[in-house]
Parts: sequence; structure tokens; C-alpha cells
Amino acid sequence: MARGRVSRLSVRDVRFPTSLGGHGSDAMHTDPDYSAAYVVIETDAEDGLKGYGITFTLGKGTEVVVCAVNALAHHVLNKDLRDIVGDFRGFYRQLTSDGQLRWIGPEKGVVHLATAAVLNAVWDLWAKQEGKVTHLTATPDPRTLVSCIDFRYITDVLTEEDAYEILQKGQIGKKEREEHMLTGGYPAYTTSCAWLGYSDDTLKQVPAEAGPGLNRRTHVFHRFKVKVGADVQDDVRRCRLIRDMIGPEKTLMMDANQRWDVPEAVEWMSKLAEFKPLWIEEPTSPDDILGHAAISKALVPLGIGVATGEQCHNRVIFKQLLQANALQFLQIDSCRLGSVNENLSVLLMAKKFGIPVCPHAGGVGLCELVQHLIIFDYISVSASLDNRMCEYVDHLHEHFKYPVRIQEASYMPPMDAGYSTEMKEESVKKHQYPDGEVWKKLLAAQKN
Ligand SMILES: C[C@H](O)[C@@H](O)[C@@H](O)[C@H](O)C(=O)O
Ligand SMILES: [Mg+2]
Repeated sequence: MARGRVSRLSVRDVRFPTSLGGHGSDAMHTDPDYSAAYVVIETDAEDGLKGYGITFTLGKGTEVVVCAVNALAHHVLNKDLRDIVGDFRGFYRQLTSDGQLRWIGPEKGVVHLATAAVLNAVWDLWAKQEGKVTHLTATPDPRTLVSCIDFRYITDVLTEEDAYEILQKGQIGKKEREEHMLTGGYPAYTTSCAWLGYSDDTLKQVPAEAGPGLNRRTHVFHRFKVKVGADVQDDVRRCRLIRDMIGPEKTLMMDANQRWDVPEAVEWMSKLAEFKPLWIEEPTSPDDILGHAAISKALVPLGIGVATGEQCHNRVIFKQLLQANALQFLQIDSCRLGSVNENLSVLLMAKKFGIPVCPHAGGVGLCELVQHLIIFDYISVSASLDNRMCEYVDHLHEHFKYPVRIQEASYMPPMDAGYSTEMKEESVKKHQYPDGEVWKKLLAAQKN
């Protein structure tokens, strides 16, 4: 039972200097410092439980998101948690419809990232209070889940009744699928093997580390993603190198991070088609729905699908991408959309259109969060693993209190109550910007 009045909301700017090693680099984000606006919600309940929420950002972007979280805080403070989750749809709408803040959104950009951080903290707290891993796998009543979704702007594609029906059908065989997750986990792919800033030598090392016997964490990947898009000759060389290393059978995906215009995307991918990519991710602007549709159509003869979503603003854009046949793989993001609430609506729309969801993860904490959503998708919505997998990157998990568990290249279901969002206080202190120990040193060195 949800309890307590929200007595405090704090938000911190936590950054990791990942750019120093080229980790996370791509054709557009050449110096990413993986960062989080880290929200903690406290209540006056005697249990002393706190809710932790993050949104993923890059370096300097974090300070802007922190401002936006502070601007939203009054919607949460002094509210009874029971009232928040008792009318979660209403609360979601309250946050996203703030008469002044929606002008700098609505439901997009900084203000929506901040909404996600706050709502992620609410989901974490609610789940902890109920002693559940997540509300998603454990909730017996699809009506409760449906009541968390704001259907505004999507009823032409998904009504409340449609959602309920999908979730009701998802009850069939749920026990077996739960069992399957507990024993085999959810299939993962790795991106850590081929960031754009990695040298060929590093490329050669990293996939080998994921091979039998050599791997630090004893997982053997079958699916790999390589960053492309900056220089076509370079891409050909790197893709050849990786394809040779992983062999012809393993799955390869490519990610251009929005680098190209529409015709350029098609032309570029015809040069990389020989390496048999399953998909090209974010070939062009994330806002260009018809552009994605044109690229999808042009790449059909090459057997390459289009994947997108990590910078898709909200459920409305996802709705249109689905309506326009603009993607073959849909990539939800646990921190860009409005938390579980909005992600649920997208999972349900994807089910309706028969498009597999392959979440974006990585960054800092994204794997920890999105595993809950995708395992739920399998157990209660899609009921399928065909053409489905969840991204995994091998960075920064050590800073989380409940880090993901990867076994045999699969996400093993989280077992601790909550949304796996809590970071170790020691890590937060060290990496807080600009006065954490790590940044003090780095900033001092930059001055000298
Ligand atoms: C800046 C980031 O590392 C991105 O490159 C990353 O999220 C990427 O697009 C991905 O698909 O993992
Ligand atoms: Mg990507």
C-alpha cells in the first residue's frame, strides 16, 4: 500500500568522465560524459524508504535537466504518495501539462527528461513500499497498469479498452514466460565492442574479450552493434574487421546516431550492406518520420531494417513512426519517455502493430531501468522473443546498488524490490559535478 507524504525532493548532477576513454562515442556525440540527473524522493512515512530516479544525460546537459527537475518539484512535494499512484494518469498529466513549463516542451526535450527522472523515482518508491521488484511483473490487475497511461493523442491507434484487451490476453501463458525469464533471462546485445572513438586495436580486443574463455564476466555475446556514419571508408574497414572477428553467423547492427540526410543514408548503407547488418539505427533526424519511412522502404531489398527511438520525444512520435511503417525495430528509452507510464503505452502500440521492441540502454543506469520494461513486455505484452533483444553496455554498473546481472548474454530478471535506480552514495559523492573528488581532480588538471 502506498504511503507517506512527500517531504523532500533532491536532485544532483552526477557525471562520469567516460569521454576520456572514448566510451559511448558515436558519429554525433564525440565526447560523451555519461551523466545523470539523480532524483531522490523522501516521505514522512515511518518506513524510511526513499525513491530514486534518474534520467540519462551527457555532461553539460545535466545542469539544464537539474534546473527543470527543480522547476517541477512543487508538483510532487507535500503530495500523498497514495494520491499520486491512486490517480497516476492524472498525476502524469499534471506534470506534463504544467501551464508554464509545457511551453518549453510539451512532452519533449529537457522538461520531459526531467519528468522521467521524477516519475522514475515515484515508481521506485511505490515498488519498494509494496515490496515488489517492479509493479509491472507483479501487478495482478491489468486495470491498474492501464490506469497509469495517459491516452491523450493516441486514441486513434490505442484506446483504453484496446490496452486492457492486450494485457488480458497477455495473462495467458504468463507463468511459463516468467519461468523462462528466471532461468534463461532476456537476450542482450552489446554495443561496448565498437564505439566510434575506439582504435582498431581496441576493437580487436573487445569482441575477443567477449569470446569463450577470455571474458571477464563469462558472457558470450551473439549480437553486436557498431557505430558508423562519420566516414564511409572508415566504416567499411571497421565493419569488415568486426564481421571477420564475429564470423558470418552472429548478428551485427549499425548505428549512425542521426548523422545523415535521407538519400545519404540509403547510399551509405548500400556500401555497408555486404556486412549484413540487421538494422541501421537512427539513420537521420529522430523527428523525420517520413524520412525514416523512405529509408525503410529503400533498404528492404538490401534486407536491412530501420531502428529508432532513443531520441524519440514521446508516444505521439512513436505512434506516427508505427503508422508510417517507418521502423522495423522500436527502441524505447526508460529515461527519454515519461517513465513507465508512457513506455507502457508505446509497448502496447508496438504490440498492436506487430513491431518488435528492442530497447535502447547503456549510458548510465539505462540498462538497470529498461530491463524491467522489456522483461515485462515479454511476459505480459509481446509474449515473444522473435527478433527481439535488449541493448547492453558494459559501463558504470558498479555505481548501482542493484546492478544488472548478465549471464550467457542475457539479462537475468532483477530480484530486489524497486526499479533498480538507486546509486551507491559513495559513487554519487565522488562523481557529483563540479565538487566531487573525481571532478575536482580533473578540473584542476585542466587548469594546469
Ligand atoms: C552517446 C551515446 O553513447 C549513444 O551513442 C548511445 O546511446 C547509442 O546511440 C546507443 O545506441 O547505445
Ligand atoms: Mg543508438
